[in-house]
Amino acid sequence: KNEFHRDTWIEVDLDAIQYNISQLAGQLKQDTVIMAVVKANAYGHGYLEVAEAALEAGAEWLAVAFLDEALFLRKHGFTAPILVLGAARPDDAGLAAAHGIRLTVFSADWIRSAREFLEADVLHIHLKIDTGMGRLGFTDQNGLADAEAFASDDSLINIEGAFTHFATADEPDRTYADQQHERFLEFLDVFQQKPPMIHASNSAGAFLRDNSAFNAVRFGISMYGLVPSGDIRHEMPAPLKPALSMYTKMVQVKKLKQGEKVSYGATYTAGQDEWIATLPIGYADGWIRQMQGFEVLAGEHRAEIIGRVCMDQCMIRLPFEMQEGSVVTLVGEVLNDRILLDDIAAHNGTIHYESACLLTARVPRMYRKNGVIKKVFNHLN
Ligand SMILES: Cc1ncc(COP(=O)(O)O)c(CNc2conc2O)c1O
Repeated sequence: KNEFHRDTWIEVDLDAIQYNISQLAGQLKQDTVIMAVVKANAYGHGYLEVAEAALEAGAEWLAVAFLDEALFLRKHGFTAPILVLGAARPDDAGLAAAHGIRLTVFSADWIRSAREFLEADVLHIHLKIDTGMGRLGFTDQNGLADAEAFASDDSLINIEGAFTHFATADEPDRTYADQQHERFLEFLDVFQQKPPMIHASNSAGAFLRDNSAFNAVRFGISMYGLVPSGDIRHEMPAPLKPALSMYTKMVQVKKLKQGEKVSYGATYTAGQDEWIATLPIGYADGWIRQMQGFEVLAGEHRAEIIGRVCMDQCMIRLPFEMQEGSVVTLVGEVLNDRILLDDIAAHNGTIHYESACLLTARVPRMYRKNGVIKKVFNHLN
């Protein structure tokens, strides 16, 4: 039985994941394929349980950043098509083909090199076009034409898809994304034979843009119930349910006398006699040092993180004496107060994508389905 022995844990509500997917499906043209983006440990939520819940809820593909993530999913029994969104080595083309893993290709030379490593299994590739993200993709039409010509002559290479990625789909001003959309259509006209799968949108594009020219979307952040950015929160066509919450418990509660110190560097001095609790979570869990000064919920009361955050622990100032073992909500709702990943991100001057991904494997994940905890994943046992 997978259990854990430290009172800090993440709870992932799989019903929320499934709800969010159904909310998206309701917005899309019939038969649009939903690719569940589960890269980076499913944005910190846990590869395996999220992938399973997403596929059960109607996502038909999985998408990851790197080949190792796809191989990991295959090793754990996932048979759905998987697209690697990032670069793979040409030498690994045979390995990917053998596992039905789709690779992203952005140069004809890559295909020529990869061809040497194909023997029996067909490699399915999605040609990525850089229409303005400036990250990965063909940047000129001749290169794309060259790649298509080479691949279409080869029975072991199947051009299954073409895609692009928006840099600003989560911004109110549509200008740049519209330009990317137009440039993508121009590149698509280069194909002698248009690939069967054409996709462009991430979560923001999927909810806010017209995807009728395409037949798949790559659904990441909003599958986890997070609005891509605050700037377009008011434009979102369907409500979402955040899937992740995180809790810990007070392992020690003590009264500090005025003038006494807390944590490394003794940088915090009690301004008066104060009740202090120690929490078993620190920066090695992704609860980074910048979290100093952030307020968590001790029971239903706001409590500030005081003194330096340690590798495995941190301290909070309580409004009054509380019982050791009391639950502290780090992300989640308590009565009529709540702490969101957005709040953590804002405190750290970042975005919730990063705050979620930083939650390390050391934090056990509990998975709730139909209201009950159905699985506990502790990577240490
Ligand atoms: C190519 C590609 N498609 C789809 C997605 C999903 O986007 P969403 O989570 O906004 O729905 C991403 C996310 N990539 C990143 C998200 O944050 N940083 C990234 O590089 C991506 O890189």
